[in-house]
Amino acid sequence: MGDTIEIDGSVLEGGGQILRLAVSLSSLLKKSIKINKIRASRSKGGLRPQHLKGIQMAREMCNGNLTGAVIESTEIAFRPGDLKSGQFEADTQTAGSVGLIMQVALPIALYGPSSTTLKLKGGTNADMAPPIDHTMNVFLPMLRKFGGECECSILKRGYYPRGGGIVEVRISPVDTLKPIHLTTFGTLTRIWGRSYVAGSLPIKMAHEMADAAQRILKKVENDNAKVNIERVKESSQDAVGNGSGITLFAETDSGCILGASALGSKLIPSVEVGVKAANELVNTILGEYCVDPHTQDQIIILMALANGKSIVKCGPMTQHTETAIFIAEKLTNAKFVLNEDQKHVKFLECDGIGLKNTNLKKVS
Ligand SMILES: Nc1ncnc2c1ncn2[C@@H]1O[C@H](COP(=O)(O)OP(=O)(O)OP(=O)(O)O)[C@@H](O)[C@H]1O
Repeated sequence: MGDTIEIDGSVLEGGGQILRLAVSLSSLLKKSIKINKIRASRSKGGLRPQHLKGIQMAREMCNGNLTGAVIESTEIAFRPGDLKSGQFEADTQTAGSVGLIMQVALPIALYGPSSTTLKLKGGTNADMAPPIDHTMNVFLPMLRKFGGECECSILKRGYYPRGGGIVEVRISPVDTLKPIHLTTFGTLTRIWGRSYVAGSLPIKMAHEMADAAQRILKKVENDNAKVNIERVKESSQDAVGNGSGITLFAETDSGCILGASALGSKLIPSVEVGVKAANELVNTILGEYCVDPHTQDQIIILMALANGKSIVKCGPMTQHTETAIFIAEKLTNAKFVLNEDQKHVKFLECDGIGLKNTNLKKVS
């Protein structure tokens, strides 16, 4: 299995993403790792429930050995074994994001011997994490472009501070991932979204967020892509606790899928929540970027593993993306290059390692 690779959890973004990426890649490449200074750049450093549950799930999925995994721990060692498929469950027992648990577990499931089901409990729409809607409407369609198949259902939504959301994720194994070429923005074919309130919050807030977003998105709509934002008051069967927010999406005829979102809070007027999300989406659209700033870092692992050269037209690199590239290059032989043409348009390129799923069960 070779020597243990030491990873400094405080580099660049210095957050939970380093841990998730390193543990996924360690499981897939069968390389033992040690991570120290975990989440050193965060005010409450060390492992939080969502990080802990994520790496524990990864350990189970690869019959691995994990030491140092307790809440607030700043150092763990992870020794992977053989990947297995099946059913796995994780419950953060907080509003810790289910989307972030998916970030660590999903790549591992792609390289299992057969299909895997994950049952994840926690926050479905949490701060500083992918809302489940973004994962389903943007990340999973992107994964499909790489040849990965994954279905996700929301059984219940859960918000800060209670959590209690439940999602079920079914992942099919791949043989290898394909590289992607997403270099042309094209023309918008659809702009849609969901503005929601849950618990005791009034539907009026959903209308305020949606109306504010709609006014801004008018700038970019066309005859084929009119803004269509659903306004929802979630019932107590559908959601645990109070929550509000808006998720927005856009699609183009060249296959770009973009998202943006904002969460409501007592401190922010609903109109501002709608404006924030809409401005974020408009920035990506006017920049004609083929991925939004959050998807940018989330596809790095897929580009690194894919079989060949991926090219993606991007906006400014986020620090999360730089961090993801740093970890991917440290643990794999993939090489990332950011090229700029004469008009300063950026293209992120990666020669992926073409990881083959040697565990795949032949279906006769
Ligand atoms: N609004 C959003 N939409 C989609 N993805 C998001 C959104 N906000 C954050 N993300 C994604 O969530 C991940 C957050 O990574 P980060 O390292 O900040 O994680 P974390 O585990 O929450 O750790 P920490 O608490 O240490 O910040 C990144 O992949 C980022 O792109």
